[in-house]
Amino acid sequence: MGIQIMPSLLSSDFANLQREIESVPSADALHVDVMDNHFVPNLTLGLPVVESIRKATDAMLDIHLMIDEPDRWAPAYAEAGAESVTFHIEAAAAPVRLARELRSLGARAGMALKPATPIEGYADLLPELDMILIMTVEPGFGGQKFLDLCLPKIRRTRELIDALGSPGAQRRGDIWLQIDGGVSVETIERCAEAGADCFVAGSAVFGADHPDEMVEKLRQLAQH
Ligand SMILES: O=C(CO)[C@@H](O)[C@H](O)COP(=O)(O)O
Ligand SMILES: [Fe+2]
Repeated sequence: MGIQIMPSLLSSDFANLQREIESVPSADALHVDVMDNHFVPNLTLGLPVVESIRKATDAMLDIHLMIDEPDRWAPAYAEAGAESVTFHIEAAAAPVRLARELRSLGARAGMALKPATPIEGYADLLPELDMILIMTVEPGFGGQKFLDLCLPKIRRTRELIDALGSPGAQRRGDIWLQIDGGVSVETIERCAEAGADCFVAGSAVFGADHPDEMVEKLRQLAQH
């Protein structure tokens, strides 16, 4: 899989989700931020809305769970038909068991890290996962400023993923490296240069005059 651009519906008009979804036909997936006002200080939407979004589109759904107790709640999003479900490692009690459960339900399993969470302690988990999400803002809100301090972690994670593909390694496979927070025409190139291949963009896309053109523009910048 090459470069992927995933608009975050958090910055869209929740009263017109169908229209907003249809405004970004070039998106590789729709990123849906689920927040519970415990793991992060904000409350967004949950399973019933995701079930409705599933009925409204055939696009890939990329669910970003910013919630406590993902072990308990995450599988239902896979059962609802989301192709990718990402939990935060800071909140997961048994991440390997959870990742295996998500995969057994047919979803890709993603693990997210807040800006202050290092990747090093979790390198052994990579073969169990389909995506690593490096947050480049503190999770909770759209429209925040990109944190450059996360770039070294993106580079280290790219090295760890690439090492899995080397001869004799545990796994050859397609583990996506996703960046979320403050992705824009100003920041996407340095994320791509650091090794990210999957980019969430909320305010940059839905704040643009022409959201789908912005998706294409971000993709072009990341491909260079
Ligand atoms: O998970 C989150 C925020 O916690 C994101 O997915 C935001 O929706 C990204 O918004 P922008 O930073 O791109 O405006
Ligand atoms: Fe997100």
